[in-house]
Amino acid sequence: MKDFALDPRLARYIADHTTGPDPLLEDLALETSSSTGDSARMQISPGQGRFLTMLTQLVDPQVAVEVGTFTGYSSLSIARGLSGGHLHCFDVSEEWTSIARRYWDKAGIAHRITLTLGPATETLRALDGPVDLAFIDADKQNYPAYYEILMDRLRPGGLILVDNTLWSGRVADPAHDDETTRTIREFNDLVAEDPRVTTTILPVADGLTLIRKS
Ligand SMILES: C[S@@+](CC[C@H](N)C(=O)[O-])C[C@H]1O[C@@H](n2cnc3c(N)ncnc32)[C@H](O)[C@@H]1O
Repeated sequence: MKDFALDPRLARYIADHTTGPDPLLEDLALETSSSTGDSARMQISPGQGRFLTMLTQLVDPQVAVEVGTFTGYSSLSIARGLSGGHLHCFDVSEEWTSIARRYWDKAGIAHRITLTLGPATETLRALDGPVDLAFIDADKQNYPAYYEILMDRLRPGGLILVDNTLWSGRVADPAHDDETTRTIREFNDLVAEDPRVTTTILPVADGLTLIRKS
């Protein structure tokens, strides 16, 4: 997903001054593009990957969670920032996550990751807390459910990150009133009004919300 909020020249400049992806992540992006077609657009950007790795290093989680693994770019980025913790990944697709599993093996970090397949509104409930860091990047209509399940398990001071919360800018454009845009607006309102958290939306890629539980 490209940075919709930036003019292309500035986006290029930022990319040129951001530590780039390593060869394994580059290979994963290429394989995702060749084997998943249009769905490859769902993959996070290299800049977001770098951000996730650095943030994971800063938080130093014992328990990290990802909802929406696809072919593994974000999980690899998070897992690479772990010093000793574990990443629990949730997705519905055996086919797409089989690619992720191969790359976790190649990176030598498969032992740090547990993947659970099935609708995450059900599978997430079996997760034990406390969770230190979570990344939500799956079906938008279930964002509120994922948020509430994770909030119940998040430790005070823990972080939830949520992708695609600006929806290419449509959330702030009254000309758009489709179901997904409304769902994301409602989710953004829910978080902004939640007294349990402090939050900010970064205009990175398609919008990345950072939520800290007080
Ligand atoms: C936007 S992609 C995730 C991209 C990924 N974070 C990356 O960086 O490559 C969304 C993923 O959510 C998964 N998904 C969709 N509905 C789901 C559900 N109900 N429960 C769990 N995962 C779901 C899809 O299979 C897909 O892999």
